[in-house]
Amino acid sequence: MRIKIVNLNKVYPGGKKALKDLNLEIEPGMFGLLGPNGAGKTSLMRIMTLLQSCTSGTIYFDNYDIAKDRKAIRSLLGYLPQDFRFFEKLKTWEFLDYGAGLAGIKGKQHRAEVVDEMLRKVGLFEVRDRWANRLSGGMKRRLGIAQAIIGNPKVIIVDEPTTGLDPEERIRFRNILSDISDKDSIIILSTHIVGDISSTCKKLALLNRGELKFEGSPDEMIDLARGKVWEIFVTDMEYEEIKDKYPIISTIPTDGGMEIQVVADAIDGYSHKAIEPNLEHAYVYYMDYLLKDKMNMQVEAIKENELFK
Ligand SMILES: Nc1ncnc2c1ncn2[C@@H]1O[C@H](COP(=O)(O)OP(=O)(O)OP(=O)(O)O)[C@@H](O)[C@H]1O
Repeated sequence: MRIKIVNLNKVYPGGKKALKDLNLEIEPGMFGLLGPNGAGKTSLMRIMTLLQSCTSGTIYFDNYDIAKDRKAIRSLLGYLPQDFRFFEKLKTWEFLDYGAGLAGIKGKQHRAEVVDEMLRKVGLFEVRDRWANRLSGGMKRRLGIAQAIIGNPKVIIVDEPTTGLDPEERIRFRNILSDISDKDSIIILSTHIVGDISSTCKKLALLNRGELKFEGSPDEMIDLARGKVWEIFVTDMEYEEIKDKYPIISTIPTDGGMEIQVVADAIDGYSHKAIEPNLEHAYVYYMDYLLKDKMNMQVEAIKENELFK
């Protein structure tokens, strides 16, 4: 399975451009879609899952085109939306049985076996008779992923799955995703939580304001931030000054001051040393760099306007 996004645009009524000429190829494996709030991730997921239309461009799932082959594409897809909700008055197993039916799994006995196997896989077998809407937040999310993956879809799309989960549930959720990833299927994980991607995805794309800003492996993204992440020792007074100068990633109080991590092209003054970046550092560096880029563009636009006065 391969997904090819070609010149994709989404303009909402009222003129908001949520996706701008997006081109992207996604290969089998776990793929991370990273971006801040409003980047366009949900719009892209909803277009991919045929829940909303695009304004122009298209997406291919192998040779199937979202504009023409909707039925075939629907049968390839499993989706866990951001605002996943449960039907009232269904037990955990009933809910999944319903999902299995929608996924085309036929025969009551066979379906019951598939459902039980899936409940075991996501650690919900013990609570199979509990009302689904009474499960804990983490359990609900696991039931959500279970309904998305039942029937072995070739493309699994998961939107912001770990928001609000405690660290243990987050790790559990990631492990479920890693376990189901096989060599031909694609799992797309949309998130603004960098940690979800660094530990699971081979490739990622970074969206910002509807535009693709980076595409590659987590290591390639980290390379961009090499030599741009610094540890600085500052006094309390210096801290006040420095927090307006550089994006701060972490702060640890120490004797007589603070040890802080910042991203910047260079540090002027202070007691500092470069440190090895991780993906979170790279993300902050990249977003800050994009922001500056935008500010420079605004400054240039203002200058141009002044020229025409
Ligand atoms: N139905 C809509 N009508 C108008 N504008 C919309 C609509 N849905 C989304 N938008 C706008 O399109 C942009 C992209 O939104 P989208 O939800 O795709 O981003 P996102 O990356 O998923 O962000 P979040 O993490 O906040 O959900 C935002 O500016 C949003 O306000």
